[in-house]
Amino acid sequence: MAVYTDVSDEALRAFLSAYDIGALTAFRGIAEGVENSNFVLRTTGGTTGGAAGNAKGGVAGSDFILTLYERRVNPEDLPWFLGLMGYLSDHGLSCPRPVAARDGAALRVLAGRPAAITTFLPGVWPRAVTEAHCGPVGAALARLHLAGQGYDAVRPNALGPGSWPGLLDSCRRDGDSVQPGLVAELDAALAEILPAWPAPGALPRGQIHADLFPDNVFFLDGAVSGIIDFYFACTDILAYDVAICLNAWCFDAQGRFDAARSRALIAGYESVRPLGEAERAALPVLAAGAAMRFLLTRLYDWVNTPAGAMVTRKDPLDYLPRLRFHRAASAGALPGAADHGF
Ligand SMILES: Nc1ncnc2c1ncn2[C@@H]1O[C@H](COP(=O)(O)OP(=O)(O)O)[C@@H](O)[C@H]1O
Ligand SMILES: N[C@@H](CCOP(=O)(O)O)C(=O)O
Repeated sequence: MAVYTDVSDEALRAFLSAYDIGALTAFRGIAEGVENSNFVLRTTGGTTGGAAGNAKGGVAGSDFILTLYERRVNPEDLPWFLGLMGYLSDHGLSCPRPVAARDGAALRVLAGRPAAITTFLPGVWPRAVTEAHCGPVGAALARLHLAGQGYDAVRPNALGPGSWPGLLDSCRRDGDSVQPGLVAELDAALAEILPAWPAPGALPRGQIHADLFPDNVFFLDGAVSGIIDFYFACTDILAYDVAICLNAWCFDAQGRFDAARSRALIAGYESVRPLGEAERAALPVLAAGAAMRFLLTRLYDWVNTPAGAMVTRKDPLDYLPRLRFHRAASAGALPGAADHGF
């Protein structure tokens, strides 16, 4: 469920009158997604200052995405996110491009929420990940990292290691209701991960996506056709983004690590941006931290979301086998680790 805010016909008409994207011919809510309310708009097309891609040149029939920003997105961060998407799109990455209205502003207000229109990307996200997806996704991530190099504005990672103890504290009372002993296990894992975290400046940094899960990557004919959902993007360690991807793409539904997928993902990444020795050496701890980050935000939502709230909760325990795997790898306790690709 990801239409949290209803948009009346009247409010939509008034909102769209600020744009030059043609007349509305279709409008529907999108059920997928977790954070924001998303709608597909189809218009007769048109020209608009600052718009790009399919909005240019009066093309008949253009699709757009209308997003109303909800819950975890801080409105103050929106200019940074939209700026990054515009920059990456200008630098060759297939990602949603913010569409400016006639007055030049892409970030507006609709139904009492911050709102923006972006270009629609073709393709479908993979429901069943295979090894064949992992090379292209690794290469796309590396292209994102390179394309982001000239975007100078810094956005610290609000969900980085500094936030994890506080997140765990806010789950301390109810965390064990999800699984007995979970809080103690996370305490022990944090006590290992935090002191081993790479020191500031030790590894290359830049703009990272920070949520490149399969539902945020579209494929068409076996190739990546687009990357969406930049609302966790931030300035952080590039190899940490690789670690997030390893967790999201290279474990099966039972939480078992798939070494072939991992090798393909790393090889795809390195076909565009080779990892340095220090980055490669840090991957096990970065991946343990990445598992901790998603386990904690999911656990937080699980124990702090009132029953009946319009929020899609994801299972925190999906991330426990990943965390255990990487802790064992960091401790050098995994046979065949050299075969994993990192
Ligand atoms: N630019 C886009 N082009 C095509 N579809 C999109 C685009 N942006 C979002 N979508 C659709 O909306 C869904 C939810 O988007 P997402 O950004 O993941 O939402 P949320 O931020 O709420 O998690 C996607 O799975 C996709 O179907
Ligand atoms: N990818 C996160 C949840 C964020 O959801 P998204 O729909 O914005 O990608 C998780 O799996 O915990």
